[in-house]
Amino acid sequence: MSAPVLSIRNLTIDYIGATSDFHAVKNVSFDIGKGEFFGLAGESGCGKSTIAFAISRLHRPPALIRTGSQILLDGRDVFTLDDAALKQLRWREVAMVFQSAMNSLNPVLSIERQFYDVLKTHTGMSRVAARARAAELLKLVDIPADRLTAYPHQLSGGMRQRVVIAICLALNPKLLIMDEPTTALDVVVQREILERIHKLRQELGFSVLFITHDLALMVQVSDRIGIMLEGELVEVNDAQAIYRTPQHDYTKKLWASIPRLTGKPIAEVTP
Ligand SMILES: Nc1ncnc2c1ncn2[C@@H]1O[C@H](COP(=O)(O)OP(=O)(O)OP(=O)(O)O)[C@@H](O)[C@H]1O
Repeated sequence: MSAPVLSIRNLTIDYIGATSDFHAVKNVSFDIGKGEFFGLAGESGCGKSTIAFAISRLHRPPALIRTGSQILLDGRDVFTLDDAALKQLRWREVAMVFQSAMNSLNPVLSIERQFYDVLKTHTGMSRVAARARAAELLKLVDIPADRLTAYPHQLSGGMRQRVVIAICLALNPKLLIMDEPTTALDVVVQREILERIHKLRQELGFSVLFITHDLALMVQVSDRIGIMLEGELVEVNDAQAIYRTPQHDYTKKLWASIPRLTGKPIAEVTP
């Protein structure tokens, strides 16, 4: 792998409780290469989102990152950044799309205005230049520029999600984190959006951290996959190896639990 964009070492995160602490992430280490599509899978509550929040330093008490944890983004230590550097980090270096992202658009502002707000705040761009850039970004996600004047409620859920992704790409981030980005959408729209992202990262060169519990979907879009179990990263391998020759018992169990239309679990079906 070329120099990694993201390098996580010994990441340990606890949620501090009144009587005891909950160990959400336990000594996790992995890298994501430039342009790589990396999937993080595992059942609900295994710590995936906690890792995503730590990368953008969005975690808040009671989350506590333990000493010895390190996250390097393009070689810079995320945990030592001051407020100004942190502002740079968010959007410009790392952008995040959440599960409910399509509902994160402001309902009373036009799509154009929402692009303008981000571009003006982070780059001081003029309204005219922002309009041109917004049209270009919408095109990337297959939305015609005439939708710039629309309000969120005038767009379908899939379109709103694509608008959010386009806004996330506005400042050319090095890493796009997608935490269950398409779970609320139907499977066809889900697939279209992921295929678009897959192509875009090849064209634009950003890396992706894709989080989901849908392992079958993940294998189709990821280069490598990490499997998490109760806060630990138990297996990391090429997507095809995770599919064809899973090593860890838990990965095998995950596959065995996925039903197929044929009635056989996915692990018994030749792709
Ligand atoms: N603010 C909090 N206080 C206490 N415990 C928390 C807090 N946030 C998360 N947790 C716990 O930490 C664990 C990891 O949560 P996290 O959201 O990272 O899991 P996840 O793998 O992303 O799950 P999901 O797929 O359901 O989003 C869970 O058991 C959760 O209950």
